[in-house]
Amino acid sequence: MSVAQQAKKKEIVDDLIDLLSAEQVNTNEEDLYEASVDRYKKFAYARNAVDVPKPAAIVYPNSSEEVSSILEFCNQQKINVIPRSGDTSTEGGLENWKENTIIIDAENLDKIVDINTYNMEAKVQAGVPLEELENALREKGFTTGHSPQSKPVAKMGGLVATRSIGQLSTLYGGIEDMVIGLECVFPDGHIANIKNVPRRAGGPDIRHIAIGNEGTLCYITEVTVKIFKYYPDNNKFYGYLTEDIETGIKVLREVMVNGYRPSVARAYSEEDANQHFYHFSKDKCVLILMAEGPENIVEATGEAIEEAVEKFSDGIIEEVDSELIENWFNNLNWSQQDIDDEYEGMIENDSHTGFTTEISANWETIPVIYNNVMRRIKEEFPRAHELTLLGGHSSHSYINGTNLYFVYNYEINCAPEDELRVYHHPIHKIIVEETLKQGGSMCHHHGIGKYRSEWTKEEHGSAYYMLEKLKEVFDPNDIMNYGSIFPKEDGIKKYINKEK
Ligand SMILES: Cc1cc2nc3c(=O)[nH]c(=O)nc-3n(C[C@H](O)[C@H](O)[C@H](O)COP(=O)(O)OP(=O)(O)OC[C@H]3O[C@@H](n4cnc5c(N)ncnc54)[C@H](O)[C@@H]3O)c2cc1C
Repeated sequence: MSVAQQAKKKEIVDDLIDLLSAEQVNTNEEDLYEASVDRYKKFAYARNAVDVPKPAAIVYPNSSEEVSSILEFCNQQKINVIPRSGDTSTEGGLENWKENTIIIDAENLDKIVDINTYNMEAKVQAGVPLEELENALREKGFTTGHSPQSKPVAKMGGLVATRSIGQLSTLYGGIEDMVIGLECVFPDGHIANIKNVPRRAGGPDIRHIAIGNEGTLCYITEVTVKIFKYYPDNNKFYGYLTEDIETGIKVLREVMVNGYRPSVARAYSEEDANQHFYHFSKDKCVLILMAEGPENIVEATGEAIEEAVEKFSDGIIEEVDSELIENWFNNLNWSQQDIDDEYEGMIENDSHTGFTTEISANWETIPVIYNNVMRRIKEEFPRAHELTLLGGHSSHSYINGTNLYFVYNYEINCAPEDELRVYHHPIHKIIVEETLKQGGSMCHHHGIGKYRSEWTKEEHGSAYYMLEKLKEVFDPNDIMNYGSIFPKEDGIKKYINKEK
């Protein structure tokens, strides 16, 4: 950092302390290092080889009004801002590409404001961990229905900002189906409150300007979500070994198009199944379903699952004990300890890691994308021989299609700072390219972040016009999360392609 930049940094930090308080402005070097990247660069981070600038400070506003003052200040000074909630981001959404960036952390926006079990809604501030809300609801016999694997750590603001999805999505939907209303703050300091109503036809649905904005348009301070009755005693689990992943996907489609909504609906390739279900998968593919809700609905859903399995019985090898599926489901989530342990492993052990890329497409296209991606990675990725796992699963189904969650693990034989360029990004690129070529969406639920921004224009085609105009109107000084969603050539060249 140049002398001028250092002086600027000191000035910014002093101004922020004046605006908030000393306790609300964190300049601890270790925390700033941690805040400079997210899990896309987890290996370089673990090996102390991060190549992006550290932010100038992390600030912790206590109210929407304080968020408004910080944004107004940064907008006037043209300071880059990265909103942060649970810090579980995977696509570079929290990675910093600018000197003197400010991280606005939702830690102190931590109140469950209201749980209304008559109107079936819960209002929370952005920094409330989903698990905290879920536990409070379960005590009363209710649930959010939202269950991403990161539930113990991810927080409500980030979950909404990334359009997250949970493992029970086939029944409850993604976060966009749950958010009734919200409050968000724009770079000019304007606080916008979208009221909570069951439905509206008052023009375009402006909730969606905030939902999925990934901190590039506004800061989400508060959200109200639907809640549902919780019937854990009725849950029923179903598991099968299948000849191939296509059979599993055909069963998922059959159940969906017949009008049933299991909460969990997953079909795994044999490689991916081996990773999760090594104790029973016998090198075969695995199909998993769960029926939940009121007893008669569970009964009917269970029958529909069994009928669909029967219809494709040629590809079904055997049924799996439902207790094994239930046990797997109950131990699926990642706690902060699991995340920390993974980092420790990367610091101490030999160089091996794994990543994922998730996409979506219609029923006809999904098997084509799966097979083309598998073939292309094996044929085109120069380090294919260093892969220790390549496979995937479908885990979120809809009436007209499903997602694919590709998983790839590999041995790393290069400098830690080059891991992204040599291994992760080339594989990610093949998956994204192949999906876009086939007309699917390159991004099912992790957000675009910085590492899919190269393809944002291709993803949206002629509709990119609409996205670009939102950015121009709401963030004219381009202070919100530089490089996320909206492609920035300088950052792509410098931090992805490593051009000097
Ligand atoms: C182990 C693990 C499992 C995961 N499983 C799932 C899963 O099952 N389903 C799924 O969808 N995702 C999953 N993810 C990804 C991640 O948890 C989600 O993207 C989650 O929604 C991020 O929430 P967060 O609170 O951690 O946000 P953060 O990581 O803090 O931020 C994510 C993005 O949102 C922006 N942002 C954060 N807070 C705000 C705010 N208040 N206002 C505006 N913008 C904001 C940030 O700038 C960033 O771009 C997983 C991640 C991990 C590490």
